[in-house]
Amino acid sequence: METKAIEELVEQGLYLPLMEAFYTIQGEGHHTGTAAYFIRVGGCDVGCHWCDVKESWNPKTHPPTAIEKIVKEAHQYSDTIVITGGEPLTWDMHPLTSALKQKGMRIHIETSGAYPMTGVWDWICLSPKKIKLPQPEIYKRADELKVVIFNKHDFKFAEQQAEKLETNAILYLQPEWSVREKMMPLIVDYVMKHPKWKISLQTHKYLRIP
Ligand SMILES: C[S@@+](CC[C@H](N)C(=O)[O-])C[C@H]1O[C@@H](n2cnc3c(N)ncnc32)[C@H](O)[C@@H]1O
Ligand SMILES: Nc1nc2[nH]cc(C(=O)O)c2c(=O)[nH]1
Ligand code: SF4
Ligand SMILES: [Mg+2]
Repeated sequence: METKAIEELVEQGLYLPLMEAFYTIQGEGHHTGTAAYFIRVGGCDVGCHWCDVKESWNPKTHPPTAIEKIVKEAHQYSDTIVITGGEPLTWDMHPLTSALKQKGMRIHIETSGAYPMTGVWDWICLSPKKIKLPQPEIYKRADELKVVIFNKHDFKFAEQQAEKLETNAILYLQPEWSVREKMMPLIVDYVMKHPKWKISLQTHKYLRIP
């Protein structure tokens, strides 16, 4: 197909720049420990300096892939799907999520919420970022709020974000991986003082699985 035609299909969400897809165990947040098939869509311009998948940022480095192909593959592994990235909401998520839904799958998203919500979701994990704040509508939809704690100022940011929620989202603080040793004692102390928060760890990294 011509580049122009593919670009148009990506524009419509019928093709997506696919970085990788893999069957693993959800490592973070509320569904930690649950087997799930991850679809990692390329493209993100939020720019978190500590992002653990910077290779995902440039969509041009990931092959535009037909959603039918993504869905067919996913269906062979699991009925619980996690769509992540990159920032999945960079793209129109309606075509992919409706196709997955038609096969009866449960669909979760990992998102910064920085772009408008598209798609049908069974579980929305909102991980807001200071440098590109979530779009207001996602605070009405989030099932969990997962704030990455890189330094002590991030506790304040976490509280500000929790205040914006219009759902009973479950609240998590997750240590930024490279500073986990330093920040964990502060997070433990914070959660004991403010027990509406729970700790989320990137357990897949401890387990050395994808
Ligand atoms: C790589 S992001 C992709 C999805 C989306 N762009 C987002 O940020 O939510 C997946 C999750 O990993 C978290 N994350 C990314 N880098 C991290 C790091 N170095 N330490 C801890 N969590 C991290 C993000 O906050 C997000 O909750
Ligand atoms: N096992 C596993 N769990 C995850 N939860 C969120 C992830 C992500 O990168 O979005 C992730 C990931 O990359 N691997
Ligand atoms: S929003 Fe997500 S993918 Fe984008 S830079 Fe931040 S952590 Fe990485
Ligand atoms: Mg990850």
